[in-house]
Amino acid sequence: MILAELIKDWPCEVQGGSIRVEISGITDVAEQIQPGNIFVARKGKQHNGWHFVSEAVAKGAVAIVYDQDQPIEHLEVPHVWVPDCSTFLSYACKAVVGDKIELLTVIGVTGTNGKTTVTHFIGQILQKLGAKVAVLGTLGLWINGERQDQNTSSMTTPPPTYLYPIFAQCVELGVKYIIIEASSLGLSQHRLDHCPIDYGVYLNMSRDHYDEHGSKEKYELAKRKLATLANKIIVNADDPFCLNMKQHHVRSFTFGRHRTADISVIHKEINGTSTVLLVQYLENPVEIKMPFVGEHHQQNVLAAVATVQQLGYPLQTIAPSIPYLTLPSGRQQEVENDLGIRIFIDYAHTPSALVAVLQSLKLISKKKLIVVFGCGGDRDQGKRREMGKVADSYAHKIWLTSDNPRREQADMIIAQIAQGIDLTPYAIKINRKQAIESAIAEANPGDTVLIAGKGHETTQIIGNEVVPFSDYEIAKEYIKLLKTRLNDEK
Ligand SMILES: CC(=O)N[C@H]1[C@@H](OP(=O)(O)OP(=O)(O)OC[C@H]2O[C@@H](n3ccc(=O)[nH]c3=O)[C@H](O)[C@@H]2O)O[C@H](CO)[C@@H](O)[C@@H]1O[C@H](C)C(=O)N[C@@H](C)C(=O)N[C@H](CCC(=O)O)C(=O)O
Ligand SMILES: Nc1ncnc2c1ncn2[C@@H]1O[C@H](COP(=O)(O)OP(=O)(O)OP(=O)(O)O)[C@@H](O)[C@H]1O
Ligand SMILES: N[C@H](CCC[C@H](N)C(=O)O)C(=O)O
Repeated sequence: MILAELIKDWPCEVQGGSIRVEISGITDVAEQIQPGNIFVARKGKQHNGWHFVSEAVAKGAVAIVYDQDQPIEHLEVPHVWVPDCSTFLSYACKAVVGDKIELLTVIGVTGTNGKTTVTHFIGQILQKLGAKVAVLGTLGLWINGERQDQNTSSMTTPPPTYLYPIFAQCVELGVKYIIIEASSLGLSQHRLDHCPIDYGVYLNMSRDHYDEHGSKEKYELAKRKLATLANKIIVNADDPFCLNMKQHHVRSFTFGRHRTADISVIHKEINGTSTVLLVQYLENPVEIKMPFVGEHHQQNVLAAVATVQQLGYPLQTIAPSIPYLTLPSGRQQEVENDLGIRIFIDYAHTPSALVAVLQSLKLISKKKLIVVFGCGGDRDQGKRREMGKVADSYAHKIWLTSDNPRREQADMIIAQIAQGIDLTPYAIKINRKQAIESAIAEANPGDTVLIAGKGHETTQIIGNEVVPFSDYEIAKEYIKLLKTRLNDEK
């Protein structure tokens, strides 16, 4: 493709060089420039891309795109002014890969909690139904249940520079469905602006990322954007914000606990560790057996069932795959042991997620419920006290510790969480490994220990340092140690 072709349908002003130059790709990250690429000099919160123009040109950039007032006399390559770099980036990344991506059916899932789980549930069901399917989000790119290591970004919703090459790769591999997580920041930062989303799924809405967006209203506005991008929306009728999204789209479908939803639960029974739901669409009730107990699991399963039903599969066909659903890594993941203590790792890092997982564990917990958690630094501060309150309401003992403090002081974050704790005894151990070990050491047979906030993560971010860290491995190693000690004492 030549530059002229790329920019002919986009508002812009070009100066210098030739617009007939052949282009090989596009990026806004100077160090990723390959010869023949366009560099989009985007101004962000931390850096101004314009400062990396010389680096980009030295690496072989054949054109620069910008949206700021900048001195441009010394640029030897064409420089293209556009009204907004981020939207151009999204438009251009899609244009570079071409129309072939229209072959994919794209499903975008948004919500404060449960995006990863629901995208993977949809993927697992479709795979069981024989379809070739990709899932993209916090846990990276998965094709037919296999993790792909190449071309992935560390973000939940990848920037367009990653997204469209992944779409192209999926088309080449014969993938039919791609299910992607649409994070609020991904939506507000235009990462999905030109994405051909067939179905947008609205799961739930509660507090998160208010500081990063600037306000609750801006967070909600970002989430609303998915409806403007999707051909049809599938909404959780039990959540007022999601239900309200129906007013913003001419094509919608609902799922929920009550008969007013298009797909609804008309009967429910809990059998030990599984739940049997009688689910109805039109006049035909179908029994589905999910291998979990807890309201949030039910919400996630229903969302996945409703989505696959909307793709054209009847409920009767979907039902046999539900008992085989598995939670993604780090979501209520049990650390097996023979100490008589049930230990779970979970990714709850918002107040409503903590409520969900603690309620779910209460249903299976025999004696005391002990929770270990902290909150991430450089993230919404208001959720910290709220999470303290939640732990106070559900747990018998709380261990406050570090999550990913990033550039904040861990003890200050912990103090903010502690403001929400009133009656429940709590202890502070800033070192997360020590906190996990202390909680397990203190637990008695019959107790349940929840280690929340970091789930599948394999690193801890302290200041600018990223160190290896896994809640699961730490718990597993400590259990081994306790076992050896017990054997030695015998
Ligand atoms: C707040 C936020 O989302 N920031 C993202 C954003 O940063 P930014 O716009 O401020 O960019 P910047 O760092 O100032 O850089 C400006 C420009 O200069 C360029 N640059 C910068 C430095 C350099 O050496 N060379 C260079 O070319 C950058 O590539 C960029 O084009 O754009 C950057 C480039 O794409 C992202 O790396 C960065 O994500 C940061 C690291 C991040 O942590 N984001 C998280 C909060 C996030 O988006 N999370 C959501 C999930 C949330 C959820 O699940 O609830 C996600 O979708 O991942
Ligand atoms: N439907 C739900 N309602 C409330 N909480 C939920 C729901 N589903 C999952 N959770 C909680 O949220 C945690 C994170 O789940 P998941 O990773 O699926 O969400 P997410 O929206 O992808 O999160 P993030 O985007 O922040 O990575 C789970 O470990 C669980 O504690
Ligand atoms: N997608 C979320 C993940 C938070 C996970 C938690 N461990 C933290 O670091 O705050 C975010 O980037 O805000």
